[in-house]
Amino acid sequence: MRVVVALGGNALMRRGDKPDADTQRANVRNAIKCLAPMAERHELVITHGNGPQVGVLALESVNDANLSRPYPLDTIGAETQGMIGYWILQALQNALPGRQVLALVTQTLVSAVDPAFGDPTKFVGQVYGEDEARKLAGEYGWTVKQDGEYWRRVVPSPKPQRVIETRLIRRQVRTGTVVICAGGGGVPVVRNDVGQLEGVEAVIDKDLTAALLAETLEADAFLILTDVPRVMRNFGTPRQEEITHTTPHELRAENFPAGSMGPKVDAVCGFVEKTGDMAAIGRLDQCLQILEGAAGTIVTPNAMWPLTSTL
Ligand SMILES: Nc1ncnc2c1ncn2[C@@H]1O[C@H](COP(=O)(O)OP(=O)(O)O)[C@@H](O)[C@H]1O
Ligand SMILES: NC(=O)OP(=O)(O)O
Repeated sequence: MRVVVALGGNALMRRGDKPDADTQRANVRNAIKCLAPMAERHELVITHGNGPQVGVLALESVNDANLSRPYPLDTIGAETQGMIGYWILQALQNALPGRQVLALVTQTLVSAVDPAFGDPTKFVGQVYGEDEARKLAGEYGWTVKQDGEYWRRVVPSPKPQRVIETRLIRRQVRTGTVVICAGGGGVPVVRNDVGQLEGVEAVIDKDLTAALLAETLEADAFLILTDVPRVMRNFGTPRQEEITHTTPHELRAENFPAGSMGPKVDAVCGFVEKTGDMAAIGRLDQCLQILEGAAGTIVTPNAMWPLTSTL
């Protein structure tokens, strides 16, 4: 099988963790312990988030007195792909000696007139109290928004249209290479009026890019791996219940928060609607059971869909 997995930010940095490299590398090693058995059995493409890491690097840059202006977000996105891609690459090579693994810095095409540029929604960096967030917004020219009980910086998050390096990724996957790519949704780029690629100030949602990649690579399964065992109905209320097996039609009838489960649900529904294949959301340490339909929230085109056909 060909499987595309999107590794949640929680796999790299748990809530409350300091963003130290050592902490994140230890988390990556744990994540790879879960993913290595899947890489042994299947063609595997790994994407990952970068929201917290973009925040760390953006703060460093904005406070660097040597710079005439802080590094733009496309450049910071590329930095995070290099850094996190390297951590995953090394952990996988150590876990699977003899297996070819490749980490790529990739670009994702977006529309220059995407309305998201005028309405920032993507949370990046750490959480703050409201007063501190507003103070930093004034100081650095950030937009900040409420994220649950805290506040965070938000940046534009245009829709991914195409992973520029798709053909190269497909070629590598076919040879059995595990490919790490489209991290942080990919470096956001547009084509300028003479057809050249140019980076833009944005952070793309990695779950949406992962879904697009899964579709264009003709993956048999698309898994979003995070820290909850399943998508819940009535999340956080006494009536909360786990959704085990569902369809895009049923899932789209529910409401999910924009900053967390909403884009994941959109991504899996889009993949299943377009391809008729299986997608799922669940916990990283259950990834193999999820692929067998025995854990996670499994999304298929209809309720009669035979899960065993994916094995
Ligand atoms: N309906 C829901 N069912 C399950 N989790 C939900 C739901 N709504 C919101 N969440 C939250 O979404 C989080 C996962 O989203 P997010 O933190 O963005 O993941 P990641 O960083 O791993 O990609 C869970 O930890 C949970 O707190
Ligand atoms: N780019 C992105 O979606 O990152 P997170 O998953 O870490 O928010």
